[in-house]
Amino acid sequence: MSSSHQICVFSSPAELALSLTQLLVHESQGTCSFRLALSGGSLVQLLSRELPKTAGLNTAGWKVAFCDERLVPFSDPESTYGEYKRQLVPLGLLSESQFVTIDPALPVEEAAVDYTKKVRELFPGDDHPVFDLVILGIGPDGHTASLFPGHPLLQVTDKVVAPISDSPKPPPQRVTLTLPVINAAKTVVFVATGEGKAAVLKRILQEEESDPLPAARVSPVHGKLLWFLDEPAARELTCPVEKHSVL
Ligand SMILES: O=C1O[C@H](COP(=O)(O)O)[C@@H](O)[C@H](O)[C@H]1O
Repeated sequence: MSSSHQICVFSSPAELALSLTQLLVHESQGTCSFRLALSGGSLVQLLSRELPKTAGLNTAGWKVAFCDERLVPFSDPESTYGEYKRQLVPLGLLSESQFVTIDPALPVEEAAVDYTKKVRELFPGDDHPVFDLVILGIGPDGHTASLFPGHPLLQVTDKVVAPISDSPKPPPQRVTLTLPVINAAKTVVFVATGEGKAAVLKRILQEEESDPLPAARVSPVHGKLLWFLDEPAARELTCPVEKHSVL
C-alpha cells in the first residue's frame, strides 16, 4: 500500500458523496478536457444523487469512461453505462456522446479490443492513457474494477483493457482497465461505504500481505491516492485517518 495515500472518513454516505463531487469540481476546473473513469456498483447511486446538486460543476469538457463494464445490453440493470445514462442524461448533466461505451454485442475478447481503441482515442498522441481521475469501488472480497483476487488479470501489464469471462461476481463477462492504467492516473480515489467493507479495508490498509488483494495493488506511480470511507466502512481501522464533516 502506498505510503502517500490519504484516508478520509465521513460521518455519512451523503457527506462522502458531497466531498466526492467537490473533488470532481476541483479536479476538473480550468481544464477543457477532463478524462474521468467511473466504477459501477454502489458508486452509481452515490454519485447520481449528489452530482445534480453540485454547485460550480461544469461538465462540458468531460469524457467519461468506465473502470470496468459488464458485457450486457445497456437496457440491463447490470450495465454500468446504462445506469449512469438513466440517472444523469435526462437531467442534462452529461450527454450520451460524453460517455465512452463498450459494444455489448461483441464477444468479450473483441469488446476489450474495441474498448481499448475507444479509450486510447481519449488520449491522442499519448503512448499510454493517463486519466485525470479514476474513481474505484471495492468489493468485500477486495476486488476493484473487475480485477478479482487470485485472478491472472492481476498480472496483465501489456493491455489497456482486458476481458474477463469468469468473473466470480455476476455477470461473468466483463471488460476492465488493467492495473498499469489505473496506476498511471493523476488521481485515484476509492469509495467504500457500509460495514460490509470494514474487514477488507483493514486487510488492505493495515496488513502487508504477501499476495496483496487487487485493491491493495492500486498505487499510482505519479498520482495521488485517496480513500473516501464512511464511518461503518472505517470501523476496524486503527491507522491514522482524517475525519471530515462537510454538511
Ligand atoms: O462488480 C463491481 O463491483 C465493484 C464494487 O461494487 P460495490 O457495489 O460493492 O460498490 C465496482 O466498483 C465495480 O465497478 C463493479 O463492476
